[in-house]
Amino acid sequence: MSQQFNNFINGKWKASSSKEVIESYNPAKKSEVIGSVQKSTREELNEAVEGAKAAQKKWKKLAGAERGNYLFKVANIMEENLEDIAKTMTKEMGKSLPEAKGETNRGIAILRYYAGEGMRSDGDVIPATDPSALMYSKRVPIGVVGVITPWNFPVAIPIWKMAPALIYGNAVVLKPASEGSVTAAKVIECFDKANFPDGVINFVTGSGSVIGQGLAEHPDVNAITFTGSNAVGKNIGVIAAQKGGKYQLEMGGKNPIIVADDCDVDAAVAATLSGGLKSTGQKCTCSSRVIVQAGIYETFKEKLLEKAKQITVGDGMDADTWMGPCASESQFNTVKHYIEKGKEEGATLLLGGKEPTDEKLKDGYYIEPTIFDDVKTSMTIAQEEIFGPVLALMKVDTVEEAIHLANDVEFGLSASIYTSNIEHMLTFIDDMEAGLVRINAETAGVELQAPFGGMKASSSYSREQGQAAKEFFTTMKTVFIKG
Ligand SMILES: NC(=O)c1ccc[n+]([C@@H]2O[C@H](COP(=O)([O-])OP(=O)(O)OC[C@H]3O[C@@H](n4cnc5c(N)ncnc54)[C@H](O)[C@@H]3O)[C@@H](O)[C@H]2O)c1
Ligand SMILES: O=CCCC(=O)C(=O)O
Repeated sequence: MSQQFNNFINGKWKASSSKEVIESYNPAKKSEVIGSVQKSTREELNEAVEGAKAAQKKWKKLAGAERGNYLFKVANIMEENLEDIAKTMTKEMGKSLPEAKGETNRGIAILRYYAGEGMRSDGDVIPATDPSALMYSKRVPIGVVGVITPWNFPVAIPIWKMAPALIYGNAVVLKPASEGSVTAAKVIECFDKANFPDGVINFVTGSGSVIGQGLAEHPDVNAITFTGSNAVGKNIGVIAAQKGGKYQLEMGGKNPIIVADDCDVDAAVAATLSGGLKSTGQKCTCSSRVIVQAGIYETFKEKLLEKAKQITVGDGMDADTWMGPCASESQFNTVKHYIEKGKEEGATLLLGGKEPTDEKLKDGYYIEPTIFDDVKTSMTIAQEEIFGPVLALMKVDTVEEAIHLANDVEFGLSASIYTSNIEHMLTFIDDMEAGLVRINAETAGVELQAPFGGMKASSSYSREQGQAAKEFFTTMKTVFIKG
């Protein structure tokens, strides 16, 4: 039976005054309702921000280790509920169950990583010009942090924002994407069970234009951390800049994988399929442009096609499914639109490009793994983020040309190269305009203890995760004491 979730405001689960809910459907079985969340109004948003503002004043006074203990507690509770959270994620947004379990485990590891931060240094002693004075820097929280998240990682992304925000002494108001809200509600239930002080964590669901925008505009929200599309992110940046708040935007990608003549072809094929098509191509770090050197092109293409044909498409809950459906009808229509664009603009469709014919899959938003050949950099499918199971093959003569082509997009999130040549590796590391560069590894695969973020239009040049999170979720005081 589908569950209905309320907002979590000031330590209480409360329905919206709108009396309306948003239903979440299973993309593998269109008519199955997974659950519903509140279609909130600004009234609830204001209540959540007000509660967060009051609670933060006490929360920041706790010792870091005490705040850390709350995060350790949530991690343990999430571990007990891992199976249920992961199954909800698979049913709500379609990723396969092993991937959903992996993501939930990642969320737990992130909580533990930041829990430990409560015991670590929060400043430096700096020699003063006056030898009898003590001078030091001290990191302090920003206040109330608005967290706006997408649907593609409904557990890991809210946690990789909330955990550092909380450990450094901020209070949080989370607004998740509607297509991942039921899963996110189950994460918030774990926070609730860990008995955080009322108001420190708040969860308000609803439309982006009402709750998301309202959070960005709110005068008592001191910082906004956003992950999502470029169109929405840019608007949040403008609002935050006008208001004077701190902001962090992590947005789209158009990530290249370069396959050099001198690489291990089988490894490059495996990485292209895993990096490009896992999660149905719906990771910001997914490979979408496959730039292959001429000497290996035909061999690589043949092997790629052979392996891609073996991919099993199906419901993420089935044990033999490798690739699930697109997460929603709108995502499904977007992917189909780009496939038509590719054909219209003259790319050669090598594989897929349509819905599977299998009767069992008729009731879901499935698209076959799709591979285009003869793709030119000017084509729409080589420039715009598709966020679906579509690979664009591009042929080049040299690695230098490959890197030039790889940089010829507005995005710069992640990039990878397959090569055995150290010079190629070093040139790629130096010249590739991307925040995450990976050698002989697929483009996807973010590690929670390392900084993550993009260059160019992929980011506001801020970095998330690892120690980098401290930069965003704190500000600095310089203290000078003269006896
Ligand atoms: N760089 C990264 O770390 C990263 C990670 C995951 C996803 N993404 C990107 O996210 C996108 C897919 O996610 P999506 O479809 O949920 O993105 P989206 O921009 O449509 O939505 C993201 C969030 O913003 C909210 N929102 C919508 N309109 C708003 C408005 N006017 N004001 C404030 N908030 C608003 C949504 O409700 C949602 O919570 C892709 O572009 C993907 O590359 C980036
Ligand atoms: O969707 C963006 C996050 C990607 C990620 O977490 C990964 O590649 O592991």
